[in-house]
Amino acid sequence: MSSEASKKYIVHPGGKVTGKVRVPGDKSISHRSIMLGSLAEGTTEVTGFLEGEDALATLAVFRGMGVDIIGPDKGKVTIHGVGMHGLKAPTSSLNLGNSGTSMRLLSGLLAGQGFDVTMTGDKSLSSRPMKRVTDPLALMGAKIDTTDGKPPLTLHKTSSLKAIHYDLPMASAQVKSCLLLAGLYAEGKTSVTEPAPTRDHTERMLEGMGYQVEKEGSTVSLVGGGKLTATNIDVPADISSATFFMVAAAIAPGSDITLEHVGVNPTRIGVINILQEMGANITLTNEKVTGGEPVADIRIQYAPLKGIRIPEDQVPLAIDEFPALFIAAACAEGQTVLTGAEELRVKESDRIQVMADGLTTLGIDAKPTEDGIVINGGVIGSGEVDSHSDHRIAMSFAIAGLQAGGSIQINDCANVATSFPGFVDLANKVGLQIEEIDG
Ligand SMILES: O=C(O)C1=C[C@@H](OP(=O)(O)O)[C@@H](O)[C@H](O)C1
Ligand SMILES: C=C(OP(=O)(O)O)C(=O)O
Repeated sequence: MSSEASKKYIVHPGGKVTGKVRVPGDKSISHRSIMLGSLAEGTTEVTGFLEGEDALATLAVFRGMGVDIIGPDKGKVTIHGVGMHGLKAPTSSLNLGNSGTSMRLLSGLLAGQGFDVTMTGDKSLSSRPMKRVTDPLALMGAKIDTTDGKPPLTLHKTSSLKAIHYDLPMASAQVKSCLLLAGLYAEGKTSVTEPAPTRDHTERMLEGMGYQVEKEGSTVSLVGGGKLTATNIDVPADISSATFFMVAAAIAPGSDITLEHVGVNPTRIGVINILQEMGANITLTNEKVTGGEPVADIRIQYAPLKGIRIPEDQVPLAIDEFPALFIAAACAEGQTVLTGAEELRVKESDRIQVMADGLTTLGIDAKPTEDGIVINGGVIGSGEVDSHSDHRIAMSFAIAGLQAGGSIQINDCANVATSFPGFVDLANKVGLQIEEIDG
């Protein structure tokens, strides 16, 4: 599913960002809307769905398991739920492209189905760790084959799953969600304790569909055997995509941009907290709750940034935003230190190493550490960097162009379409100067 065609960006230096825009829908919530909408009884209408390759991969596999899904059409998707036990065995393996969220959440959701299924992914996904889900699922009685804990994963039909309590070894919403989804099919109460809060969209959506989810301190639990009732889901704009324009405005003098209807769930707003601590001028207006998720318009006006030591409690709350935050750090006065972020090494690329390499190429003093990075603010130069097929790296270096001394060429950008279709057009509309080249 992931883009095989190669693309390059040439980013021309200078400019500022202004205007009012809505970025595409939240990726995490879009995935979950298809998964839970498919298992619900009744029809779920989704609006604001992300028409990016990752969420479309999830949609395609549920279609392949017999769910009647109409759309997407301008963000509208209609899912005719088949109920908890209505999925059909797919006729071929499920290709999840570049999407870690799809593979990890589906491992749990599919572990309790009455059929065998194989899940595959692209080169990047095929190198990502899956033992973090297969180990606890095995404790629940699932039978899963992997090669050295990496995809492809083959799930074998099991007669039943048993509920467990699991202490998550790492702060991961994907592993937490995987176990809760398996727990829907387990006998008894499945509970998960997390070392630090992570995004809670699964819990919120389950509750929105009438499933009882208990939360006590850092433990979340549910009892298997219940049912989900279809509901309408308004997917907010993705704060992870909004981040590129927030950082753009934070580094480019004269900028003033408003990002509309962005999800500001407290488990996702690390980027706002970190940028504010660096001195960014951010205001939230039109705050409301829609479909159980808080949303707001985020306005960001340029103000000079200073380097900070990033509080470790913000790391899981901003986990996908670090490549862009490293650009903010490169443009800030003084030193920024990130620790406790070793999870960044197992995303679509090793985001610590790849960002450090690119920043160094552009003349910034950036030193990777085992669990983070130390960046000294400086002057961004021109040069050629590689995104290693990682959408967030490609978009981060694109916004760096605003403060660069010359053009930046970014290689291997096709995967931007996994999370942010239309990025280049939207970026150019608000003031960036990005040329997209095939090949
Ligand atoms: O649950 C989710 O939707 C996600 C959880 C995070 O992954 P981890 O759980 O691996 O931290 C995040 O990086 C990913 O983009 C989406
Ligand atoms: C890590 C990400 O996604 P996934 O794990 O779903 O591939 C991301 O979008 O930054």
